Amino acid sequence: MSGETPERFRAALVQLRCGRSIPPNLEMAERLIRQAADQGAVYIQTPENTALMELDRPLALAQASEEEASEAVARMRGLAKELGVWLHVGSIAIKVAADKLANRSFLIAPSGEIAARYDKMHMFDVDLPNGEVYRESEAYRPGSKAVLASLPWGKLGLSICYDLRFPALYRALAQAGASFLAIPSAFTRETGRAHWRTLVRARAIETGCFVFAATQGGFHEMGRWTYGHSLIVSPWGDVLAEAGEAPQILIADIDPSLVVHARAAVPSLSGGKDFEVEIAGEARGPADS
Ligand SMILES: O=C(O)CNC(=O)[C@H](CS)NC(=O)CCC(=O)C(=O)O
Repeated sequence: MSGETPERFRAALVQLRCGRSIPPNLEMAERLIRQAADQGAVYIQTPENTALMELDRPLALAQASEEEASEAVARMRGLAKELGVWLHVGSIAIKVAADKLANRSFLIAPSGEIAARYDKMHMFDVDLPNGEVYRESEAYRPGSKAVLASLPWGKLGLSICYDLRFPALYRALAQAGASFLAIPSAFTRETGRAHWRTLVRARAIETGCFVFAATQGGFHEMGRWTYGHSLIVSPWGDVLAEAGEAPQILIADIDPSLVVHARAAVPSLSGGKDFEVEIAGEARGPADS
């Protein structure tokens, strides 16, 4: 980064459709990561569950052992070093206790070193209108801290999927210095159709950050639909690139100066206050004014 204004750089998202077996998932990820690097991307992000998409928790626990998970991490570290890119693995399930996983994101530097780790903090425990039920907290242990990492072009706030619905996290990351927000995801098709694009654009607009959100998309072998629609959004809220539902890469050239311009135009990130909410009394009828 020369001088004051950080240089422009090319970012890429890798959209996947992962299944129940780790090796083919990593093959798909590696193929698309190489494609992105061949097209000049120097920051490449993969989605949540890059190594394994599985709802059968015992199987997930068995397969996501430190050994297999660490093989996956080692493979991604080697790839980042070989290609000389910043490789952001959206998440890999890591066994952190006999009966618990962490939904962990890895930011890997071009040296192959792990520059940052982040454990998803908000657990997706929901009952959707279409009957889908998720209880992420049954198998995953939530993280306890927000993480801000350094890229050559500015700071990157880390998050995963369901975290997206908690705006205070992103405001805190932006106020701590983030110019970029990572939201690798595996949004359900049901909620993706209803909320995904609106929420991702909102996080970009309200923080004046670029948002990089690589996703899982399509029908997965364990019988789950995810929404796809990976997104790269500018600090002004413009969608710079949007995927469909199939595995693919998205590419966008990023001008970090747009962060400063967006925040100068609308300084809402530095404004605002804490609120004390007064509960209004019950209306007592027309006599009262
Ligand atoms: O299941 C796994 O293997 C790992 N975890 C996930 O894929 C998680 C929990 S099921 N998915 C989400 O958080 C979707 C959030 C979402 O769709 C929303 O917020 O609307």
